[in-house]
Amino acid sequence: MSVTVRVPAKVNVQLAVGAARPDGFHDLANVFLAVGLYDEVTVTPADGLRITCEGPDAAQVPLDRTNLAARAAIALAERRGIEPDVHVHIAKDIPVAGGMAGGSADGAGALLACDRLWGTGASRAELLAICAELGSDVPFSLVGGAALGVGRGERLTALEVGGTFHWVFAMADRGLSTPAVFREFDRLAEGRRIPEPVASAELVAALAKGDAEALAAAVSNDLQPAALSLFPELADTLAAGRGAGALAALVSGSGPTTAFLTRDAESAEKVAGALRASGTCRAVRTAGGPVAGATVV
Ligand SMILES: C[C@@](CO)(OP(=O)(O)O)[C@H](O)COP(=O)(O)OP(=O)(O)OC[C@H]1O[C@@H](n2ccc(N)nc2=O)[C@H](O)[C@@H]1O
Ligand SMILES: Nc1ncnc2c1ncn2[C@@H]1O[C@H](COP(=O)(O)OP(=O)(O)O)[C@@H](O)[C@H]1O
Repeated sequence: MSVTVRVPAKVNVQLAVGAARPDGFHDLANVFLAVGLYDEVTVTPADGLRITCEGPDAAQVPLDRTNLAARAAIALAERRGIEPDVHVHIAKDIPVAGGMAGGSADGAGALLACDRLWGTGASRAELLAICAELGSDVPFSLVGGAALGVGRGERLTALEVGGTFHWVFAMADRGLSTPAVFREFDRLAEGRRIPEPVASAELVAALAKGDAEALAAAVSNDLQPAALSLFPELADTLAAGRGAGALAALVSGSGPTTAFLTRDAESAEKVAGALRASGTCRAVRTAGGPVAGATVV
């Protein structure tokens, strides 16, 4: 018997970053949108805990107990006083270290899958609490849709979305470390007063209306200067997408994946073709959002 859970990637349509806190984290106003690029996590009873991974980026995924999927299985088993005797297989389509929360997706997916496999019957609230222990982005991977995350990004409020937004994602030929990008944010911010992060009312209204042009005018990412500072070539990818008619071009989260909002599916294909031809990225994908969070298939 096995259980498979499908979990989407995310793009941050707004990422407002506050000053570093005493615990090293930053308070955020983090507006997440789940998009239709998925990892699939399958759990099967086994003699001990084993992690395997397949997919184009599989070689970059740790297969030990640091894998977020392994940590999720261990966290749930510890709470129930059982052994995490499970084989977790990850079919990975979300880019690794790309700013699209692929590791978080696997954590949320493994947690939900183990809950079903072991019949632990965890409540939504308990699952969300375990997710928040695993990482700031993990609760959103569980719930999907669109949401505002405050605190580290783990305290979520669902947001209404009035339609599907069409995106193009350009994957870079190397990753960026999330802590390194936050450190670069701190370095660039030295000597400046950092305002409290707040969600943009215009952006929330644009999501609710399903208005792509209004959303394009409102998207923002405070980590983008830091990501560009560490990875200057991303400016060429952003320019290529803008030149091809994207309504908005931005770095996804801490990067280095770049995200392009387009008017419709046809325009997304055109922007994707231009990005592929530009030679400024490793791979290009189109995806719509919002989509549902972690789902048993
Ligand atoms: C930047 C964002 C935007 O959604 O995502 P990615 O671009 O990495 O996907 C997130 O805030 C990443 O969340 P996640 O990847 O879960 O980070 P965590 O494991 O909680 O933290 C990793 C490290 O990032 C930094 N960090 C993370 C969240 C936060 N609010 N402030 C921080 O300073 C800290 O240095 C922390 O040690
Ligand atoms: N299941 C997992 N999939 C991908 N990366 C993982 C996983 N578990 C742990 N990691 C580690 O987390 C790092 C960040 O990966 P990822 O979540 O893909 O990126 P991001 O935080 O930029 O969205 C990787 O470099 C890897 O070392």
